[in-house]
This record gives sequence, structure tokens and C-alpha cells, in this order.
Amino acid sequence: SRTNVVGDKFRFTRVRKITECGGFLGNSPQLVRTPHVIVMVGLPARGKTYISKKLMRYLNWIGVNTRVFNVGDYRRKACVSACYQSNDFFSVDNEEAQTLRNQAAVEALEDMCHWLEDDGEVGIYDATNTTRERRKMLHNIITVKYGYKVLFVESVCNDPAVVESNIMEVKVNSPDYKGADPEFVVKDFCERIEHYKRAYEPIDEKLDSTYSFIKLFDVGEKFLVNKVTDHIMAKIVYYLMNIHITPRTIYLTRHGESDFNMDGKIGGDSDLTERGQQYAQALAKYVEEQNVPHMRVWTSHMKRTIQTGASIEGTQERWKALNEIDAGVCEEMTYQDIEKKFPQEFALRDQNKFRYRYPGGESYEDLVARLEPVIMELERQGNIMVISHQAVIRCLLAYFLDKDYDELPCLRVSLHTLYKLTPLAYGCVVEEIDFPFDGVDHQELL
Ligand SMILES: O=c1[nH]cnc2c1c(-c1ccc(Cl)cc1)cn2-c1ccccc1
Ligand SMILES: O=P(O)(O)OC[C@H]1O[C@](O)(CO)[C@@H](O)[C@@H]1O
Repeated sequence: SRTNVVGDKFRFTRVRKITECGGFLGNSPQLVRTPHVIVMVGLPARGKTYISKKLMRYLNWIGVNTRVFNVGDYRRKACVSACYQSNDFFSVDNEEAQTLRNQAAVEALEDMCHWLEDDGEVGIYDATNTTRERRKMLHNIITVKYGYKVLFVESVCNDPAVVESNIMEVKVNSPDYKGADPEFVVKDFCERIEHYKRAYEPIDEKLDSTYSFIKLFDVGEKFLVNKVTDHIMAKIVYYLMNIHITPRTIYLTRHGESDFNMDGKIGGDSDLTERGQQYAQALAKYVEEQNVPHMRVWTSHMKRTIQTGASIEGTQERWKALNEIDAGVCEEMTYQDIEKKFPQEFALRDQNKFRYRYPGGESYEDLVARLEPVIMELERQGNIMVISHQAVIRCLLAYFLDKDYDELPCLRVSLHTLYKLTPLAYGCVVEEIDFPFDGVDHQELL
């Protein structure tokens, strides 16, 4: 470990191993990461868990080891469902309930800080944290006892429609209300919120000026940002400024079958085969029939994706970042050729397909880095269709479906299959729509 002199306090900053084989690459700066804690703040039904889970998915996808610690889950674990009879469980004068809730808060905090001592990088502490005293206590424990950094993220939302849709979408199915009538749930939950409102002290620009925080007003309408002091905090703020909750559909698909697919060659810039062109026509017909409003189409710069989208109505954009993984010296070769000509490379790739980089080419890890701007822009968009390539679609699917780096490079992404993503409460549902022109990959799979 190295010691950093911070003010007059010595703070040990751990230098963390990054490679699977445990190689220690000395003091290169990007290795020294101080663990961060994102402390959520806000009344119930303001999207704290939604934001927590979405942030966790984004940070894990870009390679920052992140986990959510939801205090409600700890409270439910502590007292079996019986104990939550009604909303007075949340009234400040319910001594016994207050004790249970504080125990859950402490246990979640300890678990999170112990995880961060291990190999965690960002812990998200998902609770209401609606009093200044609670936030002061958390800030002290996290920064002084553990030496981690804290970023408060508060969601303020007074739009009854948004609050109501939140309750209907996520609270009705919450374990607290198993099997209850939705009418009752909405009424009971609104009373629960009233309990919190009595004691709620929003983060204040002056009183809390020493804290790092971002206040989100009405789902992206307005932001108040204070003391964003490092790279990871800036990325978190930027991400939160780009997401929205307007319902929309994201379509992902590979290009139609290409000449190189037929030859079993990787990379290159070949044309569509006859069957690939049939897929392009079928795709255009599907889009027309679905009658998706204001559909935009994004393709890579390669001929096979541009030809696949050519007949689709709607604004088209070409992204170089959507080009297929660059296989470097192995471009335009078959896997058999590669195994014969570069046996060590072929073996190395099998050992760690995510980290492996082709000589003169890219790795999946490189793809994720060049796709981050695409993801950020996708978050801002409405209905959209992305026509790209096998390795790229795997990376995008892993982001939306929260797949880890082991699964990512092996996700099944077949030719002539449309992946329809619909964002729901805390994640995405994916529907696979197969088209009858069996691309050559399908034959390989059979
Ligand atoms: O501010 C809210 N108030 C009520 N609800 C909300 C939000 C947000 C939200 C807030 C800030 C940002 Cl940057 C993004 C989303 C998401 N949600 C949500 C809605 C439905 C289901 C699950 C979550
Ligand atoms: O990572 P994998 O499984 O080799 O798949 C990526 C390959 O798929 C293709 O898009 C089609 O074979 C190649 O251009 C690319 O190298």
C-alpha cells in the first residue's frame, strides 16, 4: 500500500490488482481508486431504487465494480412479512418499528463498507435518508471510520402523476404488499409517504454546502450539483443527466447474412447475400407494420449494415463506433485459418474472451469503451433501431440485460433475429423475433 498525505491525516490508499493472473502493475494512477459510496436521498416513490439499479448496471458495464444495498430489503429480512401490518410501521412515534428500521440501516451500512474493503468500488446505499442528522451520521462513518468518499444523490419530485405511476409500477408488487388490492396499496403507500414528509429535510445548498451532492428535480428537469470532486462522480452526474423514463422501444439486430458469413470469414466489409437482402426487406416490412412512431435507425459504417437498413423509413445515422470488433491480423480469415496460422492467439482468446485483444485489433473490453458514447446517446433517445454486428450487439445487450463480462462475449446473437427491448420498472424485457430466412449462423447452430 502507499500512503497519501491528505491534510494532516495519513490515509492509506490501497493499490488494487487488476489482472486475472494477479499481476501487479506498480503505481500506475488508474489503479488507485478510493471506494465511493452513493447515498440516495428522497421520499418514498421518488425513483431511488430505480436510479440505484440503473446506476449499478451502467457502472458495472463500464468496469466499475458496483453493488446496491437496499435498506428496505434488510428491514424485510429482519422482520418477516408479519411485522409490517400497516403504514404506522413508518410513523416516528412507533418506537419498536424505529428500532427495527435503525438496525436494518446499520446492518446494510456495515455490509456495504465491508464489501468496499474487499473488492467493491462503488456502494449504493439505497434508503430514504431524509433527515440531516441521518445523513451527517452516514457521512461521518463512511468518510472518517472507513476513509471512503460520499456522493449524495437526492431525487425531488412533486409531480403526482409520476409518483402515482411509480407506486403502481413497483410498489403494488413489492413484498410489503403481497396479494393486497392495488387501491389499498396506493392509499396505504400515500399515508406512508405522509409519515416521511413530516420529518423530511431536503439537502440544502447552504446548510449542506460541505457535502458532495446532486439534487435531481422532476426526473431530469433540473439539477443542482455541489462539490463533484473526481472522475467517477462526474461520470455519475453526467449519466444521471442523460437518462429519462419516457416509455420507448429499442430494437437491436445484426446485419443480414453477408458473403463473408457464407465463407465463414470474420471482419471485412462484404455485401449482403440474397438471403441477407430478403432479411433487409422483411425488417423494413416489420417496421412499417409495427407503425413505431418517429423510429430512428443507426447503422455502422460497413456496407452490410447500411444495406440491411436501406429500405426502412426514418432518419438514419452512421456510427463508426458501431463497426464490428477489429480482428487485426486475423481480419478476413476463417477460425480454422486462425487456429492453423496463430495457434497461440487462438488458445489465448479462449482463456479470456473478454480481455483478449487481437494483434493489431480490439478486445471486447475495447468495444465496451468505444460503445459508451453510443449507450449514453441511446439513453437520451426514443424509439430506435440499431443495426450492427455480432460482437457489438453482445456488448449492447449486456448493458441492457445486466450481463457480466464472462457472459458478454458468449451471448447468443443470431443472424436474422430482431431483439426488441422494452424498459420496465427496474430492468429491460427482451423479446427475440426470428425471421424465416435462416442465416448461415443458424445452420452452424443446428
Ligand atoms: O423522480 C422520480 N419520481 C418518481 N418516480 C421516478 C422518478 C425517477 C427518476 C428520477 C430522476 C432521474 Cl435522473 C431518473 C428517474 C424514476 N422514477 C420511477 C418511475 C416509475 C418506476 C420506477 C421509478
Ligand atoms: O467474438 P466472436 O464470437 O468471434 O464473434 C465476433 C465475430 O463475429 C463476426 O461478426 C461474424 O463472424 C465477425 O466479424 C467477428 O469477428
